[in-house]
Amino acid sequence: MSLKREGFTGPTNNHKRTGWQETYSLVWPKTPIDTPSEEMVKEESPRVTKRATRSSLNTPQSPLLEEMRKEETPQSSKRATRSSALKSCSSRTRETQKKIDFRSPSLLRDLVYREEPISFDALCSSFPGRRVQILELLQLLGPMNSPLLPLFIYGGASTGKTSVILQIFRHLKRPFIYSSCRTCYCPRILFETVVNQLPHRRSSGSVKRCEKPADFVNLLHDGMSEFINNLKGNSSKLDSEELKEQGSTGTMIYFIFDNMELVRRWPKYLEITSMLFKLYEILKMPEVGFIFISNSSLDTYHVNTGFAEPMPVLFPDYREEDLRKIFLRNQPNQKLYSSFLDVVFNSFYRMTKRVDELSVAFAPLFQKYCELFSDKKGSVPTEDKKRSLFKRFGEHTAPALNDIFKVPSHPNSFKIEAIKEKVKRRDAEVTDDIEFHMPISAKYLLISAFIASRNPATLDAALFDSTGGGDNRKHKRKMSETSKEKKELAEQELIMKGPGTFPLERLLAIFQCISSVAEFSLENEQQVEDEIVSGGDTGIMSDVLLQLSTLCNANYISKGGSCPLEGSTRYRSTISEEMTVKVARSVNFPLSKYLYRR
Ligand SMILES: Nc1ncnc2c1ncn2[C@@H]1O[C@H](COP(=O)(O)OP(=O)(O)OP(=O)(O)O)[C@@H](O)[C@H]1O
Repeated sequence: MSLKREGFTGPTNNHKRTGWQETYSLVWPKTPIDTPSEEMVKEESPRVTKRATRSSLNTPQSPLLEEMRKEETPQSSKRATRSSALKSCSSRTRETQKKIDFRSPSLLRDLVYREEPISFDALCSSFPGRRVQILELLQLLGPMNSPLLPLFIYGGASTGKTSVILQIFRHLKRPFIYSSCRTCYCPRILFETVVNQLPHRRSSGSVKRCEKPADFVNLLHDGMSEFINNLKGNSSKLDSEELKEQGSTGTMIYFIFDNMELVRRWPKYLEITSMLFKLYEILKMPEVGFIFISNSSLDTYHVNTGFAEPMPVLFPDYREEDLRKIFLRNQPNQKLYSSFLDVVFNSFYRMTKRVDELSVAFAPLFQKYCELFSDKKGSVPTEDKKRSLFKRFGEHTAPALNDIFKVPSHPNSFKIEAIKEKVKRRDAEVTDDIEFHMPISAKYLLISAFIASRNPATLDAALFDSTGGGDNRKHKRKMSETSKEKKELAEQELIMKGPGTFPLERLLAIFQCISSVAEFSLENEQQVEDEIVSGGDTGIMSDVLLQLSTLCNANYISKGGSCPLEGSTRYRSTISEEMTVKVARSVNFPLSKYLYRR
């Protein structure tokens, strides 16, 4: 299956996960850690003195939160009424609390980096060129249990922002909740990903729905205050082993929001970014720290909201010597790799300073370079030889340099608008050029899942009649009557909500409808012939469940919790409309006819 974009195979990409829930749910590390950073941060820099004191922040109730509560949707106020009813039912509350073990170590340890902690020296040597930023961040994070003013880590793409902050948390062994706006691609998914990682929610196992910023703030506030209160109440009851564990992690929880620049592509993004940047002031909980990571600087966010702006920490582009160190770092034959860099580095450095792009370009080139020396084991070229190699190697470097231009792994946000324009112009050719190496049944499953996630279930009967449906003329007439503005608002709301969930039965029903039409229309086409030749079943209904499980494993369809009423597992499409349109085009399926547009 080649639907996914080529992933980066560079130096240390193991912290990144694919899938819509990009989380770092981690297990308790076993070995103690070196803590030079704790000593280092004792001497506070002037910036760190800006850190707020616990007492100054610990006001009983934030007026902002009150304001947000007023803005709450009817849905969430219903929820609140329900929850207050629950509270009054004290025996039930006690029962729930009994089920959840609020004692800190067991809950907090799930939020600590999964792998063994690393020492300060190991941390710095893993990231050549980032020692200054590591020290600055350690200073700002401060000793254990220090309140933290929100941080805003920014810098160009692939400058190590994510990797460095995550490894710092690994080093400090502190609990954190990570979410990336790349994989959490709409507000609802972002909110739910964060809320459902809260300690008490993880332990209770229930999944919370959260669509509006106000709901998010309320759930975050309620979840964290419940957790913190229980933490304080229970710390006296901890045995010595648990106290020791609590002592090594502290009681702060940090929330990391990565790829913030992508939020600016969302509808009503100003509401979301200003809410996120204000969270610290809204919650007024010194036990909670916020860290935002972005490709673009604070100026691009219109943060002029009257609140203290987050503290910026710049990750500048790498200098030539930094990049050389980064690429030399894990090479078994340092001399040979260094001579390789002498031959190719300058040509590439002029084009890009991005570690991911360079690393993709260097890997195959170095293989070719090694082949030149395969017969002379251990030999390294002399200066004269390097010059002739530079010429000879040109035939390999030129196409690699072109590739850097062709496939940007992910565009810098500053260039997004320009790229969008380009994409619009080339749209028609590009989409037709893309090949999806995927069985037809998997393509139809992807399309069915997208339709099921996008359309209300009540519309299925109208859309899918015995001929496969797709006749939405009636619907179109209705659309023309509604005003353009109303329609836009409704569509924005739909995007804000993100894709909906559906049961397996509905997916299969849609799949059967659209594939039956396809089987008929594709009967004589090459694609079907190909499947016969390759020994595959001609009916595209074959091995559908197997395909579904493959798509779930690849995270194109996510498998959620079961519905409390139906008891069956629910699914959700995680691919974008753009991608679904491409898949649909590759099988000539008229997707737009089946999509509900208000
Ligand atoms: N100083 C460094 N040493 C080693 N590897 C590095 C360094 N800087 C970046 N990398 C590698 O480059 C890749 C991209 O890094 P990372 O995702 O942390 O960058 P980023 O700044 O968060 O990028 P983006 O803004 O695109 O999300 C990772 O594999 C990371 O290990």
